[in-house]
Amino acid sequence: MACTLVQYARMLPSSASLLSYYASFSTSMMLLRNACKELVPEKLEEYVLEKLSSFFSRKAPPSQSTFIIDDYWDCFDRNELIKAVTLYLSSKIGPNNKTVKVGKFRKQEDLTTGLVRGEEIVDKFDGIEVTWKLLNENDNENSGRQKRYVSDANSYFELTFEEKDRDIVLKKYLTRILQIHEANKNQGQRVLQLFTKKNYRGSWTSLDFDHPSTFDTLAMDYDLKKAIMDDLDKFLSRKDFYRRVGKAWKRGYLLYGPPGTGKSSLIAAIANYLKYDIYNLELGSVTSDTDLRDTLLDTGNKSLIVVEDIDCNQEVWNRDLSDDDDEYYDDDENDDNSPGNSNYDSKFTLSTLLNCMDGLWSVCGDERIFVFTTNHKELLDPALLRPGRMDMHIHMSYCTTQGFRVLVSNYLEIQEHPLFEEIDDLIRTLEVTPAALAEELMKSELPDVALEGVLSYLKKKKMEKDTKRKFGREGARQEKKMEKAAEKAG
Ligand SMILES: Nc1ncnc2c1ncn2[C@@H]1O[C@H](COP(=O)(O)OP(=O)(O)OP(=O)(O)O)[C@@H](O)[C@H]1O
Ligand SMILES: [Mg+2]
Repeated sequence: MACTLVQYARMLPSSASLLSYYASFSTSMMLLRNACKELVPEKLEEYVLEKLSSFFSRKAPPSQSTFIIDDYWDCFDRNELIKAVTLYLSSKIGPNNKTVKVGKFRKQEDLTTGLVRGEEIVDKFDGIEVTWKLLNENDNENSGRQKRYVSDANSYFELTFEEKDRDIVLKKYLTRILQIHEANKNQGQRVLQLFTKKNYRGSWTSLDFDHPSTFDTLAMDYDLKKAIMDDLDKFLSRKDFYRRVGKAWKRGYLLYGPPGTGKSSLIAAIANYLKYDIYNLELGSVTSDTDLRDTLLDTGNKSLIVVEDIDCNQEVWNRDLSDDDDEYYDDDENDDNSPGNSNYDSKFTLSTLLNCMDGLWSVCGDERIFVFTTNHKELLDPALLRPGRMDMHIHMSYCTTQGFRVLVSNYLEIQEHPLFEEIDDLIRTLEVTPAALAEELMKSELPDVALEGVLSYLKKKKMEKDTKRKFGREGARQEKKMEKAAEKAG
């Protein structure tokens, strides 16, 4: 049934009843407000109001920027910042880090802590806040099977901060971290590293280098020792000079001499003296010219690049030497890569090695010292030996009387002994290595016993030498055989 307008009007409440509804509603609200005031404490009310107003007036979060600090740059150049960051963050680990890597390193008294993958550190600097996170390239793949606690070459740091702080982070904060690292190094806290090739990525892997050899413990003639130390000091102080004359800041030393005369000990002494890391380059493991170049470019500044027994690599031989010189070319049919073998598979060229040492490639790095050792200097290609490549040829000779004094002072802590005169006479006439004498001195801590041992060792050597001179090599060999047979017989 259709409703008329008048019927509708009748159904609406009258204005009097509307007024009475409103009056009763506002009375109820006043009562409720009073009740709330009575029941809810004032502080709580303020808190709720504050929260509500901040919720409704909330702004968009500030936009963030991220820096990635990875181990490698352009495939072969190592990122020095990563080491600085690792050490810096280890000092920032706090109670918020629930899982922490802990270790104790040689030369350090305290335990060292480290970040594990996925953990965060929030750091404050100059009024800004940054967040560090350690991640891994493979984190998104197989994430269910991540080994969080095992560090590997694919880890990197992610540094997040507000975009407006980018300049402070880049120019001040990261620079400060590098400065702290450098300062720690200079305070002698840095443990030297010995780098060897390679991990599966083809890069260097390192371990702490804690060799006790120093110039004080080296048995060498004083003048030679001083000449080497002076040369090192001069090299260190001439950075500007090298730049002015247009030369890469590098130096090369060739250490040559018989086995056991201290070539490796001298390398350790140089590293300790300069506080340089050692890169032990095994040319035998180099697979190509490119591999050699990348390996050398991957070495850090302030380092010794060492190639021990360089004569074991045919690539550096003097081609003018006669091929049938038995003394040098000792064919080993069973070893394809032995230098004397005609099937020797050459892996790199001498010119690449020379180019990395003083050609165009050599300027990609500063403060580097190349050290080559050999028992056969005469085997090496003259191109390798010329000044500028090998600036100083250091002959490590058999032990001299001066060298013996150094050994005695190190091993027995004495400066004088009645047996010295007799021992000196024998040392002057014999070719004995410091290694052999050091071994004799190790046998007792009592000077009389140790020096008696040295004396009888030298007398025996003298007898061998005299027999050899009298009866030739064969006679000496026979005598040795007889000696051994007598020893066996008791
Ligand atoms: N000049 C030296 N001064 C002090 N110790 C020495 C010296 N030469 C050798 N020694 C002792 O002999 C050991 C072996 O010496 P080192 O390895 O330095 O000889 P090397 O010349 O490198 O021998 P190789 O040619 O076989 O590599 C050293 O650990 C050290 O104890
Ligand atoms: Mg050696």
